[in-house]
Amino acid sequence: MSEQLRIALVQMDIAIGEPDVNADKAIQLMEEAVRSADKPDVIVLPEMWNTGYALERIHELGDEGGTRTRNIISAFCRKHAVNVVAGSVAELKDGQAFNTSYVFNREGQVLVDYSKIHLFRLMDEEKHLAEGTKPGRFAIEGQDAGVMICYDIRFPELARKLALDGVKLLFVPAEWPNPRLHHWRTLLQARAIENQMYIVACNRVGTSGDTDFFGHSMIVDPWGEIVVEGGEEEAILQADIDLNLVNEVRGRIPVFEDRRPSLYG
Ligand SMILES: NC(=O)CCC(=O)C(=O)O
Repeated sequence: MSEQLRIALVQMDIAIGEPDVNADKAIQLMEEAVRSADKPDVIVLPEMWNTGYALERIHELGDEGGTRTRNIISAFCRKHAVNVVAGSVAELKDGQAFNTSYVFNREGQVLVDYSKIHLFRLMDEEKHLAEGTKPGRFAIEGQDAGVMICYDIRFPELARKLALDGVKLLFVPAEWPNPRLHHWRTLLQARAIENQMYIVACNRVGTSGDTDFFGHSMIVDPWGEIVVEGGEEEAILQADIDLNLVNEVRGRIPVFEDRRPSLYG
């Protein structure tokens, strides 16, 4: 188990409705990340990186059973001995479409699959996608981790549940557009501060129709400080995190010991 992890965020543009183009690009950017002198332990991709929000055609374009994603990413992880939080993809299962995140370890095994629980009506998700039914919790390099997808971060109850279940490191793949940059930054910092855990959030960049995605992928530490933050261009962002800080912050302000759940559920 390692307390120190080097994380790379692949803040990429996504071609709407072009899974082949997007897969090639994701692999190319991940290859770039592992070639760097400071090879990361974990690589993170954004939300719906296979299709973008091509929701009208999602049943035609989605990944049946997640097979393609599993094959491509698993092979990459084995080749480079790296963990990948594979953002999320449009996944088809039992005739329904889901917004699903897969996490892979260095051996290419799937550690968790998590389908987005809260569907975002402003982008018509509820018209085309089915809701996930369970939180996403797993262990990566021996560390308790969780995954929530984009709009999920507006639900502090979900992050709190994961924290109460032991999570110290929360991954957030996203396609979060303008004009809500201040919501994005504030909510990510709030989830980190209130749960005293690391938040690792990867947002896409680029334009899709009349929607602009602003990037600003970031890692926030358990004290609420931003460790790294992207701009609005395609980029690979990298930073080291130290999980010891979670226990240190939880020791300094013992929020979890001071909770009074009998008064508020
Ligand atoms: N893809 C999403 O879930 C977008 C969420 C979002 O933009 C928000 O404001 O919430």
